[in-house]
Amino acid sequence: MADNSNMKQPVHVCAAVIRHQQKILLTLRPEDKKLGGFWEFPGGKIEAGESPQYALQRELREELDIEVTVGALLETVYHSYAWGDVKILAYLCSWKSGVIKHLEVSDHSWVAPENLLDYDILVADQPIIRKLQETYAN
Ligand SMILES: Nc1nc2c([nH]c(=O)n2[C@@H]2O[C@H](COP(=O)(O)OP(=O)(O)OP(=O)(O)O)[C@@H](O)[C@H]2O)c(=O)[nH]1
Repeated sequence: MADNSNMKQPVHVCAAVIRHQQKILLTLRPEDKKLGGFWEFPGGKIEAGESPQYALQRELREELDIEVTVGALLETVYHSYAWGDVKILAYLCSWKSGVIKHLEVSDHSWVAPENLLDYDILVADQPIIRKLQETYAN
């Protein structure tokens, strides 16, 4: 039998692409977190037994105190960081209710698709940004 003992599952991550008035929400990772100081799409690790949609709604409540409706899957990204692999599921979401609070983020910004590359966004998110620019840029 093949020895798969050195093959580790990627960390499963959900990310929300929230569009509001033609802009997309980015959040800033706190300095004390892994890859702190980079911008990202809000979200986080999917916990055992959670659907990606449920995990996204939980993460957005925990990080920003907002409620979202989770729509279609926009992009799936596999990326290897020095510390391990991630599989990111990025969903289109709409903002349902709540006012953004910085509960677990350092900052947030609403960004037009054509300006996304002005931000230091986590490298794994490049395919998501390309997809957004193809789909929505003027
Ligand atoms: N939320 C989010 N995570 C991303 C994105 N791109 C990306 O590479 N990641 C990576 O996916 C992982 C998500 O973990 P996280 O640290 O945000 O999740 P979490 O809030 O559940 O973490 P914790 O509770 O363990 O601190 C991080 O390693 C992060 O670097 C993105 O756009 N959004």
